[in-house]
Amino acid sequence: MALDQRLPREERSKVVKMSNRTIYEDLMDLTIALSSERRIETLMARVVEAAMRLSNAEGAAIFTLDRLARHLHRVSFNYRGLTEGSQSEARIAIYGKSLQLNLQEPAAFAVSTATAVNLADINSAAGYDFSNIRQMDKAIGFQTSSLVIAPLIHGDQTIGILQLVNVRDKVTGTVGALPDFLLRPLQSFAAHAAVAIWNTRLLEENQRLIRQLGRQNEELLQENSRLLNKVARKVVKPKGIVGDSPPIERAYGLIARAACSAVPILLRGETGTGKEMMANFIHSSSERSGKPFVAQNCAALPESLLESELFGYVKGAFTGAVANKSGLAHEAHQGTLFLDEIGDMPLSLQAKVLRLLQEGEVRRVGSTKAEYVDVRIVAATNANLEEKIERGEFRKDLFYRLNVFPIVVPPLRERPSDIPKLVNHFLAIAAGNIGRQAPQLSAEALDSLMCWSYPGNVRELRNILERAVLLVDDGQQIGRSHLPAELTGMSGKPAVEMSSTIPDGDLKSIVGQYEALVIEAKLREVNWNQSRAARNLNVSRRTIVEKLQRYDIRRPGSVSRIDLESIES
Ligand SMILES: Nc1ncnc2c1ncn2[C@@H]1O[C@H](COP(=O)(O)OP(=O)(O)OP(=O)(O)O)[C@@H](O)[C@H]1O
Repeated sequence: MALDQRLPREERSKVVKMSNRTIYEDLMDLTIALSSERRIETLMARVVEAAMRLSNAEGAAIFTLDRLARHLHRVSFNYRGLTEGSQSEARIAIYGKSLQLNLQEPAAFAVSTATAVNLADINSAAGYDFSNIRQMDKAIGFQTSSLVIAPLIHGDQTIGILQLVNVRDKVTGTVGALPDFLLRPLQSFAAHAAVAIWNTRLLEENQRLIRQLGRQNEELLQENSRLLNKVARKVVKPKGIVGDSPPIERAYGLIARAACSAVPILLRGETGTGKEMMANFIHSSSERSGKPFVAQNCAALPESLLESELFGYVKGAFTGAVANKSGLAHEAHQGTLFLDEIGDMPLSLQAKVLRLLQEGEVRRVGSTKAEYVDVRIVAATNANLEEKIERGEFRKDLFYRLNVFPIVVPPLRERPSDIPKLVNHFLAIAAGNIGRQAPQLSAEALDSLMCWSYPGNVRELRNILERAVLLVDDGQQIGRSHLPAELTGMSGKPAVEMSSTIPDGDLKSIVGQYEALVIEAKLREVNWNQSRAARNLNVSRRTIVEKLQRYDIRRPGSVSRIDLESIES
């Protein structure tokens, strides 16, 4: 670091009697003090104060370079005890308009050249542009005459400047340049201050990053546990829902996906498949689980009653409306409104349901005022809505709005592997209701139950078992005789039937009968999709096709190979 050679050194008439030993001792004390300072603002204020003491200046300031090294920003200053002032002009551009280094600006010069500037009087110094200094002076009512700038250098990098103004001779009191014997100590002090500023900045940045990381970590942990809760909530099947066959697991999977959003859900499936149970499952898996789940069967009430039940009414709307009454849509606010048998909703009401779906709007019967609720709609139907649209019985717009996320609840005949579990479940409930132990089921009875096509699905199975529990004596096994006749004198039964006694014949034919039974059961489970059945049984599709032909296994309702042969001949 060298003195600005463009300027003549001022010869001092009187040698200041100042002991170098004392200056260095002061510097050492200061350096130790700086190394223990942890807050950047306090550290800089101490540097400014110490620099003023060392040089007997009227003011001192620190400017640091921004990250792009395009500007110096005043970060600390003390001008005759004034430590706050207008910050608007406290910025110095390092580059001029043509993007050339602004070497006329003394601070920019000191930074760009890593050279100290020591001017006895800026009013008579040539080659510099002092407009920044004058502007800053104006903002705080000061007048700079002498100016000393020491660059703050850390390693090979200039990080800012230490600026001193109006350095006064300690003896004469005159303002002038900094005497030579003080310049080196000041530069040494600036170097220590630069290291301290650099380290403290790093420390602060470090601590800020640690705090930021801590906060982000905390947020992530919270988000993680929220998601885990959500997932945990989603995958837990509510008690009472039985079944883990692939088709029903697929439906659970869709429910898990849809539950966390507020999209309307349309549950489709035959009667008795468990659509209402699934609607409950959706609600309890969603974020609305703490709020009401309100269900209404749209086929159960005549049009006018259904309207007032769903949307409420105002006093005097009809005979008997003696007071205002809110509807189920109001009751379900923030929760779920389950509209069962939506296909039977009268056309005139469908428009109101559409408005509820689209805008959350509810209009009570007899009122022109719109109210707004926040409900999630889950609808269910076993009707063919597409056909109803064709016949003009169901609004297309309502269908599209409802059908955003359709979930098909599979019929029981497509998931026979759920039957034994459902049987145990319903036997336990039915026997429990009459204070008995659940009865055992004979192999033939289970066989019959496994082979039935269940047009009434799970509800039908439940009814069959409730009846059987009433028919069987306490301690007796449920046999075929306790089941409805149509089950035991089955039509549409499989090619072979599992029996408790091993059928007659050689080993090959007996194994063949069992093989046919297994293949048929697996095909029913995957809705007669041969590729899927092959995958599940870990055999090729060719093998399945070949065995279907060999055992004459056919999908109910389709024409058998033998039938085809007889037609052809
Ligand atoms: N997976 C299941 N586990 C246990 N019970 C079930 C299951 N699925 C259905 N049920 C029972 O079967 C009966 C019919 O179910 P639910 O009323 O939910 O069917 P649904 O499809 O809504 O019928 P509908 O179309 O006639 O309204 C109920 O008693 C229900 O508890």
